[in-house]
Amino acid sequence: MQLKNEKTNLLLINPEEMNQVDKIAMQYLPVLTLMENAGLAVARAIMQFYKPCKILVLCGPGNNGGDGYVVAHILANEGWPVKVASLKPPEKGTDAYKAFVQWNGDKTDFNIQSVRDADLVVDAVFGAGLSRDIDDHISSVLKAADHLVAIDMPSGVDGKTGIIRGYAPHAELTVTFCRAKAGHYLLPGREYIGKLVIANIGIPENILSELSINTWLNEPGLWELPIADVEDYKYHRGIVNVVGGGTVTGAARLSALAASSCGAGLVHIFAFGSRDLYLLTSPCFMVDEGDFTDTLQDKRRKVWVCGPGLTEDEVKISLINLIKTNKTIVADASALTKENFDLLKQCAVITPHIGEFKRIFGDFKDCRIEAVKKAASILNTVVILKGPDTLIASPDGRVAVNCHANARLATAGSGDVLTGVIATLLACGMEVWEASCAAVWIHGEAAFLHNNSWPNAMDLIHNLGKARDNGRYHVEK
Ligand SMILES: NC(=O)C1=CN([C@@H]2O[C@H](COP(=O)(O)OP(=O)(O)OC[C@H]3O[C@@H](n4cnc5c(N)ncnc54)[C@H](OP(=O)(O)O)[C@@H]3O)[C@@H](O)[C@H]2O)[C@@H](O)CC1
Ligand SMILES: Nc1ncnc2c1ncn2[C@@H]1O[C@H](COP(=O)(O)OP(=O)(O)O)[C@@H](O)[C@H]1O
Ligand SMILES: [K+]
Repeated sequence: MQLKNEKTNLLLINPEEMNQVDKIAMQYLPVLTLMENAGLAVARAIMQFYKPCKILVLCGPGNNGGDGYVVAHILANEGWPVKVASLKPPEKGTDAYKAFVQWNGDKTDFNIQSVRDADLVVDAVFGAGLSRDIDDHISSVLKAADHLVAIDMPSGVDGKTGIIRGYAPHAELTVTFCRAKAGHYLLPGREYIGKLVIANIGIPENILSELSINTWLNEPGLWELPIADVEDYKYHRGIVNVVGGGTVTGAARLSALAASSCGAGLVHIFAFGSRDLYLLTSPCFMVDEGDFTDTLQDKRRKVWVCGPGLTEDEVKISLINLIKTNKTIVADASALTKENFDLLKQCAVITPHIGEFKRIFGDFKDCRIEAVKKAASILNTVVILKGPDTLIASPDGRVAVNCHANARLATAGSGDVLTGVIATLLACGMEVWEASCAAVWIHGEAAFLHNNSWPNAMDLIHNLGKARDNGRYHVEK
C-alpha cells in the first residue's frame, strides 16, 4: 500500500525497524553510500547553523561513529579546524571502518580536555545501536561539552523509548535520517534533542510502506477533520451525551461545554440529580433525568461520555446500561478501575492518566508505547494514555505520539474537557482512533492559543472551536 505523503512524513521509526529499513535499503544502495549521505546531511546542517569554529567529533565503534568520520572529513575539506577522538576504532571490514581509515586529519584523545579545547562537539558515539547504559568515562566526556550537535540521537537517549540510558548530553541540534524516531518525541528524550533536522539520505520511500510501521507523530495529516458543511444539520454534526453525576457536577459540565464549543450539533446531559445546575450551565444543553434506560432507547443518541464526576454507583449503573444498548462510550475518571476491567472492554475509548493506567493494568517497565499498545489490544479499545506526551493506541496496533500540548493543560478539569472533544468527533462520524488523535491535538492547540496566559479549564473550552479549525487549516495551508 502506498501511503499519502503527508501521512508517511509523520511516521516514527524505532531502532529495530530502522535496522530492517537498512537491511532492505542495502539492496538498493551500499551502506557506505548511506553513511556518506548521512555525514553530508550532518555537515550541511552544521554549516547552516554554526559559523566555522573548532570542531571535535567524538566517534563510537559503530555506524554512528562512521557517520562522524564522514562529517569530520567534509568539514575539514571546507576549511574548518576539525579533530576526531575515537572511543574505540570500528572493527575491520565494517563500513564504519572504511570511513575511519579515510580520516587522515588530526586525532586526539577521547577525554574531557579534548572536549574543552573545542568550540563545538559532534556526538557520533552511539545512535540506534545504543544497547546499554553508557559508562562514567563516556558520560564525563560528553558532559564537558558546552555546545553539541548529535548525530541521529544524543548518545544515551534510547531511540525507542526516549529513556536516558545512564546519561545523555543536551544537544543544540540533532540530525536524524529518513524519519524521526519515537525517542526524539517521547519524554524525557525530547528534552535532549534541541532542534531536530530529519534528512533524506536516499532510502527509497517504498521500503517504509512495505514494512508495517505503525507509530506516528500526532499532527494534522494523520487524520482529517470534518468541515461545517453547507447542508449540515444538528444531527449530522452529531449528538454528544454526557452522564452527569448527582452530586459532583463540574466534571460532566466541563465535558458537555467542551462538546458544545467544538462543534457538537446537540449536547445532552443525563442528570442523576442536580438537574437545575446542569440546566443553568448553558442554555444550549438538553438535560434529562428520570429513567436512564428509557433515555437510552433513542438510537440517535449514540455517543456517551461516562466517568467524569460520577460516584462508583453512578458509573456502574450507567456503564452497564450504555453497554447493553450498544452505545459508543468514552470512559474516563471514576470509570477507570480494575474492577471495571470487563466493562471497559466494551468502551470505544478510555482516557487514563498514568495513575489510572497503572490502576487498571498494573505497573510496567520502560516502554510506554509497548504498554499502551498492549493495553489497547487486551481491551480491544482505543487507549489514550494522557500526560505531557500523550500516547493514543488502537487495538489494531496503531500508536500516535502527541507533542502538540504544553503544561498550560495541567489544570483541574482539563481531562474532562478532552472527553467532550473526543465525543464530539466520534459523534460526527470520525473513526475512533483518528477521532481520539485529533481530539488530543485540538486539546493541545487550545492550550497553545493561550500561550501568554494561564488558562483554566473554562478558558481552554472557549478556544476549542478555533483550535478545531486550526487542525484543518494546518493541512490546507
Ligand atoms: N539508519 C540509517 O539509515 C543509517 C544509519 N546510519 C547510522 O548508523 C547508526 C547505527 O549504527 P549501529 O547499528 O552500528 O549502532 P551505533 O549506534 O553506532 O552503536 C553500536 C556500537 O556501540 C556499542 N555500544 C552500544 N551501546 C553502548 C554503550 N552503552 N557503551 C559502550 N558501547 C556501546 C555497540 O557495542 P555492542 O552492543 O555490540 O557490544 C556497538 O559497537 C545510526 O544511529 C546512524 O547514525 C548511517 O550510517 C547509515 C544510514
Ligand atoms: N505538563 C503537561 N503538558 C502537556 N499536557 C499536559 C500536562 N499536564 C497535563 N496535561 C494534559 O492535561 C490533561 C489532564 O487530564 P487529567 O489528568 O485527567 O486531569 P483532570 O482530572 O484534572 O481533568 C491531559 O489531557 C494531559 O495530557
Ligand atoms: K549520537
